[in-house]
Amino acid sequence: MILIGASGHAKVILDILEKNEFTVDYLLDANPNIKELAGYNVIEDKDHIDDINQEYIVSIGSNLIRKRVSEQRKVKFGWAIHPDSILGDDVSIGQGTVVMAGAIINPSTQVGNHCIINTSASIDHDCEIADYVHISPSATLCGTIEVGEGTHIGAGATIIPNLKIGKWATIGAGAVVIKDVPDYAVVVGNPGRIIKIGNGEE
Ligand SMILES: CC(=O)SCCNC(=O)CCNC(=O)[C@H](O)C(C)(C)COP(=O)(O)OP(=O)(O)OC[C@H]1O[C@@H](n2cnc3c(N)ncnc32)[C@H](O)[C@@H]1OP(=O)(O)O
Repeated sequence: MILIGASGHAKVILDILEKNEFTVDYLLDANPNIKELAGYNVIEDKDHIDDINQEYIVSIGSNLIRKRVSEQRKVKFGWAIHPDSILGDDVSIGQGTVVMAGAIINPSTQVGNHCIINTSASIDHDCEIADYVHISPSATLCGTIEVGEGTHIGAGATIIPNLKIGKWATIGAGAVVIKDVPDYAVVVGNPGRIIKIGNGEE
């Protein structure tokens, strides 16, 4: 396995991969000054030749940059699923997605490619999570919620059932979302209110 991005987020992924007894050969990073992370070699991601015999994970927290980097590579992407996460029956997890410790994903939920389901996040039944979404630590998604591409659900946010959250939206930490959220909206507070319409740049 090779990770792209040598950050704090990568450290958490390395920890999951170690617990699953995967071998990580090295990490790549655009910053030539980073040589090491958590005991692993970091190589400058310049003129890197994609290794078709390896699996990669893009270990970059920004949803937009993770999308850009993953689209540039012609490689196979793997998964990192913490052994202390709980996945219900009929849950599907897309390639490049990481699921942190304590996360719970209940039955019939679909999670797209290159998502982050962070520590102790709870995603209930029949949710549809599109590609490049980040569900932050301790966020709660009730049943039958759709989350569009690239959206970031902040730490500890709660979304009541049957809602549709648009693409490239941001839900602030601790928000309580009680109605649908349009694309690119930034929502904070309880009850959640739109404070601006962003441009998808995090
Ligand atoms: C392992 C990890 O670390 S995973 C990372 C998890 N990260 C998160 O959960 C971060 C989530 N991000 C937030 O909550 C951010 O505050 C955002 C994205 C909602 C807003 O950020 P910005 O666009 O920079 O907004 P800014 O800080 O200028 O605040 C704008 C207004 O919204 C308010 N506001 C911002 N965030 C929140 C929030 N979470 N709840 C309530 N109000 C908020 C501010 O007080 C401010 O109000 P004012 O205009 O009355 O002064």
